[in-house]
Amino acid sequence: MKERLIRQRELTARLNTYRDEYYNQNAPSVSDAVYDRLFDELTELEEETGVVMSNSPTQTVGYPVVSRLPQAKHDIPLLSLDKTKLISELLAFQDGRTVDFSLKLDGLTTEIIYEGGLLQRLSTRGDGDIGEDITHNAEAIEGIPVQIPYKERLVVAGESFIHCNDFERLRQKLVDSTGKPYRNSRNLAAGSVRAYNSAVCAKRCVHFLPFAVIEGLPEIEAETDSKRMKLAKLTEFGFGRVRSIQFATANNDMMDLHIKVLRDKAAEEDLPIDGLVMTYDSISYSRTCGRTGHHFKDGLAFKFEDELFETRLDHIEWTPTRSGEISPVAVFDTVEIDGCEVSRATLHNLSFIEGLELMPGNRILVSKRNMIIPQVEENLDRGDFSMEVLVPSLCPCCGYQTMIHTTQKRTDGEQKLTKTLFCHNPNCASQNLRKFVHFVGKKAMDIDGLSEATLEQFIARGWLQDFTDIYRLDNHRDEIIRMDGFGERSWQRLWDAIQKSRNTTFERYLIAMDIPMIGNTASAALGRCFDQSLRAFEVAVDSGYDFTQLPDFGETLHNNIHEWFSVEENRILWEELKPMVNIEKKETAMSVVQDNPFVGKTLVVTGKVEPYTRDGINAKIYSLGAKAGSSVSKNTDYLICGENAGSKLAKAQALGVAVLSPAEFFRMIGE
Ligand SMILES: NC(=O)c1ccc[n+]([C@@H]2O[C@H](COP(=O)([O-])OP(=O)(O)OC[C@H]3O[C@@H](n4cnc5c(N)ncnc54)[C@H](O)[C@@H]3O)[C@@H](O)[C@H]2O)c1
Ligand SMILES: [Zn+2]
Repeated sequence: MKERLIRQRELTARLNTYRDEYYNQNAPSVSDAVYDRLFDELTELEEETGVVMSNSPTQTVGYPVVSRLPQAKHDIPLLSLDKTKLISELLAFQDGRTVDFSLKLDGLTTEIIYEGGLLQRLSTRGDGDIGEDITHNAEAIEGIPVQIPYKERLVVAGESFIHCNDFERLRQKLVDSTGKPYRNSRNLAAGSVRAYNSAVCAKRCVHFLPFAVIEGLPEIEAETDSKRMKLAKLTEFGFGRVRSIQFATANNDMMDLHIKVLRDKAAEEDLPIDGLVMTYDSISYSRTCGRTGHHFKDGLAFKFEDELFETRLDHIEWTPTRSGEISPVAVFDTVEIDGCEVSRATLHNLSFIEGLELMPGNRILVSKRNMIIPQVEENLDRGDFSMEVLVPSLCPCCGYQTMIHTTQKRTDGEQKLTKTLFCHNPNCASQNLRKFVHFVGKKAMDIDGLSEATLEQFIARGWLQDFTDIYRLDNHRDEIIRMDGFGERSWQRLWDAIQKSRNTTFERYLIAMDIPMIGNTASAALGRCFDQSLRAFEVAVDSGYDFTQLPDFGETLHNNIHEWFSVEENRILWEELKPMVNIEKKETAMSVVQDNPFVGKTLVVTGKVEPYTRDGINAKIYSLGAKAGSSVSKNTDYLICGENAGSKLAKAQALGVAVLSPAEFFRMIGE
């Protein structure tokens, strides 16, 4: 209990700081997704402990205003909206009633008061009760009539925002209060409508669209009891309209469709949105719904899952890997995601690129899945795709003819074809260099001082044909000492490191051989099975040992080992290198790796995570110093979601638990 209260206090303080940065300074230091996650955590804690602090952000909206602008008190408070990310919750909210489902514009809540047909006051929401008077900017914001044909008191609430295109253009030349480019159009809109000088505001292309009539138009209310009809009436006064769809029945599929239609509309009209809003159309029913300190209960915001960032694909980089596969990487105009500048993302393989119809120059949407790995999610300019134009016919490294391989994979009983690009030149310089980089790497022979750049130079001079040449580099000692950036001392250091690497382990030796899929885990299992003896392992291979009898060793791994040893070149390397090294025997007890992001965390696995069995992957999790849980709860830190995932995925999403694909998980532990 005490711990939870401490966390609660900490969250309250943190969220309030973020709110101040966001609402008063227009310069948030964390992303909305991060803010929302912490907000949800606090809400849950408050429910559990039954304790709510007076300054809790769940009880109030916005943040007390601190500005030189005059204050503006709202007779009827302007509140926020309850939020969900789940369609099921939208359906539960709708529950057979007529609702309006509209774009949630990402800008600043703005209230306008008219009396006698004239605009009296324009103000911001502030903390819901007291906002800032920004009447001086009324004429600098597009879409706000200053005179209307309606003579009674009218109070309209709506959003002041900046179109995406305008924002892109403006952000090139403007910086926020911390001196950095604006993160999103909301922050710029907020800064602009609160500018002291209306000439400044006028240059920012701010637009206003109404989403609610707070006071006035009682005759329409009496006649139709409809929020939508009231909003429609505003168009006769010169206001624009937020896109919305009205319906009274819905199911999952229909909701999917509505969401898609609205999102497409927003994209088409270049509107910045951060979700959609569902609200009961009936005014009388809405009144019975009540409110909290934070929101009225007649509406619900649907926030989109992942934050997506629009950018432009500049080109695709093709890099041969040590296996000969040429892996594509998207290089795009830099976007800032959660404080990181991102300009590259893997495109996996040709099928992935084909699926997105990616061509250089296309506008793309990029996300950081689970805040970790950048991912190209969508192409906004499909239609001009051409595999022939896009894919290099010659290896960018060696000029050898490339080849496209098609492999079949079964998922959910469906055959999936995956196309990958290959360079089959065994002497491809890039592949060769990468093999050396792998060989000297930390997990393999661990030779300090042989950086990629150094290796490249040694290879270019012909000193390194195969790995064993590393242990003969002293033949070139004099030349190396004379090289730029080298000298007696650095040569000695390098040579010492090379000598040191001769004392190695069974696992390192095996990893250095680069047998496909043999990394930390598999080599450790083999080490245990063959008592750290290279000789014993080799004898087993020669006698056709069935490796599938080892825990977590499948058909593929078994074949990889036998295939590797059947290649003469590999066999020669294995034999030549063996006498050059000394294999240390080591304890066979499972060692816990301390240096990974999962230490102390709880991980749950669902679906199939190749090549592991469930027990195997759980053992792996324990070996990381983490805990393997069996079901998803709010104590779960990560869900590793393999193929054929079940209900755990939905549960994790509902609880906001970070979800990792097996590939992401392995990458994070460096496999
Ligand atoms: N990054 C940060 O540090 C930070 C800090 C504070 C808040 N935030 C963000 O702001 C959110 C909270 O802000 P909020 O309280 O303004 O809530 P909100 O922006 O999530 O939703 C409520 C607002 O949506 C707007 N809206 C737009 N279109 C609408 C429509 N069609 N109908 C009704 N309302 C519509 C209204 O102005 C309303 O006030 C958080 O969820 C978070 O995403 C971020
Ligand atoms: Zn090549």
